[in-house]
Amino acid sequence: MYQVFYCLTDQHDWGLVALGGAVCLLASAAAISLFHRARATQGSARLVWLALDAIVSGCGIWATHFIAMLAYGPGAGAAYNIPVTILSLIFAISVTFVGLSIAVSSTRTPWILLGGAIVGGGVAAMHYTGMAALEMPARIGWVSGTVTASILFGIVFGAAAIHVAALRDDLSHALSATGLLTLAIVSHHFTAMGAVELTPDPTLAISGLSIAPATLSLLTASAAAAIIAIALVAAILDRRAKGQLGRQQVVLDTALENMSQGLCMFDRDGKILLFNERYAAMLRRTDMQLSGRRLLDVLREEQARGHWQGDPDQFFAQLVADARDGRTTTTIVSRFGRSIRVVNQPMEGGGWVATFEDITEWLAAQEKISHMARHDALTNLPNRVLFHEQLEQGLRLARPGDQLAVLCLDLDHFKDINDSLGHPIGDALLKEVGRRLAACVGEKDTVARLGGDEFAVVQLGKEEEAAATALAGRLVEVISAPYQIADHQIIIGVSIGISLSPQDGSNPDELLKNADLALYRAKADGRGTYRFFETGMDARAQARRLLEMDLRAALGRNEFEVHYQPIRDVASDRVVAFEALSRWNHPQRGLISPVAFIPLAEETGLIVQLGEQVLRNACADAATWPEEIGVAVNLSPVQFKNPNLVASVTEALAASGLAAERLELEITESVLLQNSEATLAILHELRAQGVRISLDDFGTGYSSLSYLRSFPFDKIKIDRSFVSELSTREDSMAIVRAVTGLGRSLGIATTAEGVENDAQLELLRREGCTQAQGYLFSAPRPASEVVMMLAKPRLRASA
Ligand SMILES: Nc1nc2c(ncn2[C@@H]2O[C@H](COP(=O)(O)O[C@H]3[C@@H](O)[C@H](n4cnc5c(=O)[nH]c(N)nc54)O[C@@H]3COP(=O)(O)O)[C@@H](O)[C@H]2O)c(=O)[nH]1
Repeated sequence: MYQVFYCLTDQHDWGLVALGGAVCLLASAAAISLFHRARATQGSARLVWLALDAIVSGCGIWATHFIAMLAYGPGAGAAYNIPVTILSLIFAISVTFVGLSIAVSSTRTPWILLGGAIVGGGVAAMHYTGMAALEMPARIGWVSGTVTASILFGIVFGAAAIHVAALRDDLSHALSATGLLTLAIVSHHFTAMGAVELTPDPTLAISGLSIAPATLSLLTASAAAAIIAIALVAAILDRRAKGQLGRQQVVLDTALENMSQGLCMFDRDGKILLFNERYAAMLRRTDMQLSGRRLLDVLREEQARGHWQGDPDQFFAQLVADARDGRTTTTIVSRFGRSIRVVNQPMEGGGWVATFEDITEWLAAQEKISHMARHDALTNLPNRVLFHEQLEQGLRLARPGDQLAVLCLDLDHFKDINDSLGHPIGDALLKEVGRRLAACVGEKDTVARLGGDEFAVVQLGKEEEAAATALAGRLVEVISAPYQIADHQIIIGVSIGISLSPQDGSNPDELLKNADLALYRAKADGRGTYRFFETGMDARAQARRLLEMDLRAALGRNEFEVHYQPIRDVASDRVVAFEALSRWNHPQRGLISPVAFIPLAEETGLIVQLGEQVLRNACADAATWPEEIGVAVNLSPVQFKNPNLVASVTEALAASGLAAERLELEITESVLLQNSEATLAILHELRAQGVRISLDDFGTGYSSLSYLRSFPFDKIKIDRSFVSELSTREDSMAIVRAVTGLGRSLGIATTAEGVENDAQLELLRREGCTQAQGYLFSAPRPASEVVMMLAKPRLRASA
């Protein structure tokens, strides 16, 4: 150690030592920076950086050595043998190249240390070759222990320098590695110089191929400094560029890893260039080597694991061919229970980018939306849109000889259920109806809810008329069976209209329209039944539509007038009341019977307005009659659904000044059939005002005696169908006798309608009927003739 210290302090020029140290430090910094560049690159770029690094390191070591030798000052007459000097440079560069190559190529510490040690060995190789180039009149001897120490210093610090550099590419590691490499070179050089023992020998001559130390040192120092500076600038510029690239890479990586889609990039041979984690996770390839691997090999491995079905070679060949031909493909594949949309987009210059999107939830949502657009939310049956489509499809696929039936169904008086029991019960009923319908039809048939209480069925077959008849009969029966919903037992009927293809139409609209016309007929024929479409229904429907328009207009134009028919007391043979019967005084068609417009007015709800008009006029007219004469006004069941009924009666009485006791309201049994509790409440309210209530058309409907118990009617009116057959049918006579007997025992008046002759009147008198009404006395006449009807007992002679 003393030897080395003595050598350094006493045998060296400190200025030149500092210059050598500076060159050494610069060279080391450049070497470490280039080492990092080499590690950051691959292939030929790495080789270029390695070569540059070896040149810079070798030149640095070489220049340091010769500058330090100038500082050592071997004395006058000394020179360097040029070939050996060049050889020392070659050694420095080549050995360093070997060491750096080993250290750059591996990530394992032992290899990196070995590489660094070789670099340190390169320092020693250069030094001792350089010393061998020294020619002077003295013999050089070596202290072997110090020589060994010098070599060890070079190796150990060299290994440490490269190890630290390999740990991380940042400033602190670069500075530490630079310091260690400088230490490796400097410590080796000065230790080795401490091992030198010079013995003067004037016989030793300088060869011709030599160069003076000062010249060599200056030359090497300036050449080395230039090379090192250029390399350092190159390394810094490259680092900067790489840094920018690195930052871009970070941005790209962040974007890739935060994509909701999986992404994988392939080269023209189908080798994976890049992929994100979402890709690996989506295809469950996280535990596989993917980078740089051919997709074909990945698929084969997956197939071997049982994760992939199909022919990998064929699949892969198709992908490569699509990319080569510039075809973008989009497919939806099913992987591990998920639906994945794969888009393969060819890249310029070959290869392709594949994106993978998990669309399982999206598909489910789409399916739900499309289901909702084509199905009824309440019953989950196809809606009008889907029904139309299926009908269209059925017609398209029908073969010669096939028939198709369209059944349009409408629940009878469903609105009453909704109004009286509330919408939740109505909804539950519709659901149950839908369920019963679906259970009735065949597999190929379609049941749909078209809206509200309208349903429809498409039936396919050969003998459709017979099959549709059977199905319609079954549906009427099944739908009419009682329903138990919440605490309510509900009975509801259904009307059905049927059209057949091809005879009733060849397209969905025509068939639906004709089935609808047939449905209208089924309703007009009393509901709870089915009807097939017949030619002419259309014309009737058209006529009905015109009548409806006319009816509305007539109400506005006050075209309705009231006629009165006398009701006579049988015992006294005196008129006791008049029944108010409306007539439509049509400007073109003349007087129209109520039979022609009352049912339509009821269906359209116009009866409410019409009934109020009749009531007002009847009360006003009756108020002008003698006080003992009453007036009877018919009330339709529809009017009982109007919450203003009681108020309109009160108003009519108040406006006319007619005593309530003179007003008689005639209702039929059908009024009591609908929501009887509410109806009874209205009747009681009216009764409380003093108005009398009579039960009209008794015997024609359900004729349940319980109706007579449910409300204390003032009068029972025997329907004219019994009166007209009194003399010809025993049973009619029996019914009249029963009703009059019933009235007597209940203390209620009985009025026989439609009395047309004296024989009928005589029989009724004998049976104890209290009142009679009919053409025998007078047909209904305008109000202006009431006075005349009161004066004359009969307007017509008995037949
Ligand atoms: N809700 C309302 N209904 C009304 C109103 N005006 C009439 N009507 C109902 O229309 C039906 C037909 O009435 P109309 O054509 O007036 O027939 C009545 C009489 O003309 C007829 N009648 C009377 N006597 C005889 C007879 O001897 N022979 C015979 N063939 N027909 C006769 O009977 C009808 C009266 O019936 P009713 O009401 O049952 O007492 C009819 O149902 C009317 O109720 C109205 O304003 N509102």
